Amino acid sequence: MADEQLPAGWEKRLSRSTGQHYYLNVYTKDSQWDRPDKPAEPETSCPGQVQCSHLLVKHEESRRPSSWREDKITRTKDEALDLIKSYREQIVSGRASFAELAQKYSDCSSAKRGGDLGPFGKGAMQIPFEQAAFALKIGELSEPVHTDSGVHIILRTG
Ligand SMILES: O=C(CCc1ccccc1)N[C@H](Cc1nc2ccccc2[nH]1)C(=O)O
Repeated sequence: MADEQLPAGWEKRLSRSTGQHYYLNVYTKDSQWDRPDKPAEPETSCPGQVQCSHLLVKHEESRRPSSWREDKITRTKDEALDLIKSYREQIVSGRASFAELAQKYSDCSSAKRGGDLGPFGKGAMQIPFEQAAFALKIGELSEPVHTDSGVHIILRTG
């Protein structure tokens, strides 16, 4: 396992205080001394399901251009895409956690749970979202995904 790649989102860091190596998940900000194991394909309690969190930025063409954040959403689709790319960069660089940005900026009611949607199977979500979610490995963060709701980034958590 020593030379194997770390699971998505995990980086090996050096602790300045102890000089020991530790592991940091740049998406969730979780840290641990032990090397994270590659999650075996989940023996899920719900086979055929995945669990994801998402951050949604709506725009003027969204099917419901309103959210808990803004009564009338008027940003353009391009402005929404620029925003979602800036959030993704902050998460991948480790400057912010996924849950922190989803809670602050997602235009979905799941924002109050850090973007968590819970487990879902095929047929539950809009096709582009489902295809992106089921293509992710656990811990992996999607590129921007467009649905009728707006522009999303999706983190697979289970
Ligand atoms: O449909 C919902 C609720 C989604 C949800 C599922 C499970 C737990 C919590 C929320 N909210 C929409 C925005 C929205 N569109 C989506 C499309 C795919 C996945 C999540 C989405 N969220 C809206 O508010 O317009």
